[in-house]
Amino acid sequence: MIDIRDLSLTYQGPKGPVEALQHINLHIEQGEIFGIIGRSGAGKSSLVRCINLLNRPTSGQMIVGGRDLLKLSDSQLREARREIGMVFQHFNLLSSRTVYDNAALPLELAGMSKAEIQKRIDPLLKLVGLDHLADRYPAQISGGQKQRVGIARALASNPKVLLSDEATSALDPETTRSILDLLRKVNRELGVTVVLITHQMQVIKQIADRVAVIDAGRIAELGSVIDVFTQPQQAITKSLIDEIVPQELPASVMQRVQALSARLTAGTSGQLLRLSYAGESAYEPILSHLIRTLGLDLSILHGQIDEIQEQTFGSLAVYASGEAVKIESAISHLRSSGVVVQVVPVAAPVKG
Ligand SMILES: Nc1ncnc2c1ncn2[C@@H]1O[C@H](COP(=O)(O)OP(=O)(O)OP(=O)(O)O)[C@@H](O)[C@H]1O
Repeated sequence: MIDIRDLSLTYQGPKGPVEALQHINLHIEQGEIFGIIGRSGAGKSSLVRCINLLNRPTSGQMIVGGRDLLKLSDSQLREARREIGMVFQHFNLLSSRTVYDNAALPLELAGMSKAEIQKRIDPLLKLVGLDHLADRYPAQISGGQKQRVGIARALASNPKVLLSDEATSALDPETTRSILDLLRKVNRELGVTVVLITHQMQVIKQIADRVAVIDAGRIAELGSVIDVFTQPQQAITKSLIDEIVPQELPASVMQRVQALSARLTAGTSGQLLRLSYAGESAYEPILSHLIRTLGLDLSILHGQIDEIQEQTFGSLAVYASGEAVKIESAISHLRSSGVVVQVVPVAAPVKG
């Protein structure tokens, strides 16, 4: 659906050129919800605004629905943009127009008749849950409702792609959830490809199928949301998911590990393991199998079980003690069962 090829964007800033995007390559499939995450200034807005050429890349290609947007004439580009809706962080509604008239604006501008507009907007307001507020003005509705108007307006011209530029950043967590649920409904019921940018992993976790992490104008990491959560590769990704899956274990856990390793008897060793898994495999039978068959002691020290898009996702810190060779077998068994295992180095206990 969207092919971004070797795309770069340099702004001419007051203090000289700013290389906001450098050699971006991304392929976004039709019908997926694709998240782009990064810290402030990473280049998220610059990138998403290249997808409808609100920003014109300095070099590279932006292919949407098979057409290279940079090669289109002005009138062809206007037509192509009708297939790409956009929602904004601050909604961008016209205060002098009602909910209905705001949603209808793109169709009015396209010269559609009133009857045709109504045929399109009535069901759209229903879809976004605002049919009962059609005559209200923006000042008379909540932030979440304003964003619903923004979504209805973005969908008015029946686009194939919906771009969301921090659509939930100005909203509280509860409203954020309901707007993200609405975006998912739009994706599933209308088959619209959604590209969303955000600085919050929570947003990615709730609705994205795949995610690209952008850092200093480059794609730092790319993968399915489950893979990125269970096996983050880059420091920037680890720091972004830290709020959901703490990357460092708390000091109290490390103290317990010290205490457990001080109690090891001769001929046994101990390893601190961080385990993460997603999907079908569940820890309980795997861990009890290890205890039974290998005779290991496993102490669960820290952990959480959560859900990413209806898939179970868990993260555990476990201290395994027993014969070194058996611990190695346990690690192999866990890995072959689909569990991601990270061996955490532990400082030797201070003898005293
Ligand atoms: N019009 C502009 N002129 C010059 N530099 C710009 C312009 N717009 C953005 N930049 C710079 O380009 C870089 C990327 O900015 P961009 O707005 O894309 O980042 P972002 O990830 O969306 O950040 P935020 O989350 O804070 O909006 C930043 O260094 C920014 O200062």
